[in-house]
Amino acid sequence: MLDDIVAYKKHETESKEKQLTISQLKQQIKKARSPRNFKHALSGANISLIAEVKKKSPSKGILKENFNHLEIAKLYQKAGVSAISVLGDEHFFAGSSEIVRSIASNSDISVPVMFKDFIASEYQLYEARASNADAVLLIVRILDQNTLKDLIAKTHELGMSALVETFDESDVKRALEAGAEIIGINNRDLDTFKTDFEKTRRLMELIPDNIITVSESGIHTREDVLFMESLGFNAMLIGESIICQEDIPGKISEIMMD
Ligand SMILES: O=P(O)(O)OC[C@@H](O)[C@@H](O)c1c[nH]c2ccccc12
Repeated sequence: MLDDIVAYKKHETESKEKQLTISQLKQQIKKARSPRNFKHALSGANISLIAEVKKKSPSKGILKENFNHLEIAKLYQKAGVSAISVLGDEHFFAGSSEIVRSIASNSDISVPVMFKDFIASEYQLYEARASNADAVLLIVRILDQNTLKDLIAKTHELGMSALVETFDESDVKRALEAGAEIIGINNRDLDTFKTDFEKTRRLMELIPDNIITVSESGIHTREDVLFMESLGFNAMLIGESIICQEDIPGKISEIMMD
């Protein structure tokens, strides 16, 4: 699955670059709003929620009909989430950089916005910042070590934060070695789509206290949230279990119970 996505993305980025060059993106970035502090937004005393605007997933297909990305983001903001993750990927998740831009530029949204895509080149970082994004997701498994290091450094240079996503021990070691300041542990294996919280517990032990940690995927209930809190996570990234509800603010207050 991941391999297919990465191959597709490489192609897609090459053709995007023909239509809109990096120097044109740099011009757009000059006019972008200044970045909000994503890392700081996740550093509160209680576990934080990054809520994801996700219309479609490769395993489940369309998650909700009549999906209005911006309206959902506004509901998240009102419900008091710490940050919003928006899918920049069109082909697999029915997102886009225009959708990221519409949310990250809207005057009702004041929390940091993360551009969520399968990032493999600098071009996509410029694309994210030109869309007014404040953070990006970098998936260790799809990057070689030098590229990972370069992309983390470039993300910081552009004033954004990088959520560096890991699946196993070797990913966590590589993320630390590459200078990650925020590490995500994906509870779901992107090849098998299985969720494994025990693996998450093991990986969490490898991460030093000065790193901000995010538990990603497959979190559904108040009990799941309490479990992640007991492991010491700073934040959680949740999409499906919130999106699929009729009453989105109700579901958020049920699981966060602040
Ligand atoms: O919708 P969920 O199960 O709450 O998961 C959200 C998020 O963690 C998930 O969309 C995700 C995290 N990392 C990814 C990488 C690729 C695709 C998807 C993801």
